[in-house]
Amino acid sequence: MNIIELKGVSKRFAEKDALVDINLSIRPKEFVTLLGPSGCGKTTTLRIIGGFEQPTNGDVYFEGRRINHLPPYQRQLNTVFQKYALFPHLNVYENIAFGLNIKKAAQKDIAKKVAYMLQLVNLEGFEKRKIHSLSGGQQQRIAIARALVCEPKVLLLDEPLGALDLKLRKEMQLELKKMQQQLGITFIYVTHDQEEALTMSDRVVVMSDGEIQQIGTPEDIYNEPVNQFVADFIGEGNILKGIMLEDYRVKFEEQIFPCIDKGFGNNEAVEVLVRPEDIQIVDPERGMLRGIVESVVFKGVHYEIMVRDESGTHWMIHSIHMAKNGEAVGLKILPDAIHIMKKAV
Ligand SMILES: Nc1ncnc2c1ncn2[C@@H]1O[C@H](COP(=O)(O)OP(=O)(O)OP(=O)(O)O)[C@@H](O)[C@H]1O
Repeated sequence: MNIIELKGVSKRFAEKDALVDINLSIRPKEFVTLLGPSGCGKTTTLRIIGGFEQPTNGDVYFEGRRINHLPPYQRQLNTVFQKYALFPHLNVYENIAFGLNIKKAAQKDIAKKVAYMLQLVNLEGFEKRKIHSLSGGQQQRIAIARALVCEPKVLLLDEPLGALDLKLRKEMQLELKKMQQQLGITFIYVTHDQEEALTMSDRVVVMSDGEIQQIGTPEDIYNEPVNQFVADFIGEGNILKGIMLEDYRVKFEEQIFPCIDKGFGNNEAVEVLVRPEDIQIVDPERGMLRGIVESVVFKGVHYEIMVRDESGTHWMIHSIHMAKNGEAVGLKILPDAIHIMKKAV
């Protein structure tokens, strides 16, 4: 059974449709990320699941039971926000123990659970520390411990690493993922950072303008984006106009390419995505396309090479081999490097 389900959820704020017909099913123990640009409706979706906001239309289900009317504290979930929202006048122990004290748990059990949580977030021995004496990363760990100590079935996380620097963010991404697997809790995570979404999630929900564009595994949305928005948002890509001649054959740049896609209409106008790392630079006579190298930039793990082909199209290529400015080259694009997408209407 799904742990959370949204059915036909929409949300209107005054004149603005923040969400339009959102349908989403989340399975127990899944790590699901809502991903999209600022203002696309991620936080509103999370707040509706949390019970902080009511949908204008549609229903929210928790383990098959409709919970639209339940206030946040009666839902078996908890939330971690970007701003840690810890109590500054309480120490670390008291902050984590807060929810258990409200539930009037026995002090002995509380001590045991707080110790376990501190171990989980790698802050053993921090019990007596004052909140203001902690770094941003440490404060966020405490906020996570505090949200988890009451053992919610679902944890909602709204850009929880947004305030941290890049290195700490990367570390915390891995830690959060490990914690989620260890505890077996469903995580619903909001971010606008595509790399973060791809790294952590079992499934990613790509949103734009209040609508879901695609739901899939990180591999699905990277390799098989359903439209240009998803392709553009997830990683870099060369996107071209093409004609799907028939199953497994597509024409672009005045050439016919074998591909692995099917199910489009014969001669249907489509968009073609080729990721920069999937193009090989070869000798001009061995290439399916020919062009001239216009720029080469070293990016650390690869070179980013721009090539202008014979019809004037610019291609971005990531290669571990260097090329020279002005050099004539061929571009080799194999069938599984070509991803066909429906044309936006
Ligand atoms: N309380 C509100 N009143 C009016 N409009 C709102 C309210 N909350 C959100 N909105 C609008 O709804 C839309 C979706 O907002 P939401 O915060 O869900 O987006 P988001 O994807 O989480 O963006 P961000 O990454 O910037 O937080 C935005 O246009 C926002 O301005």
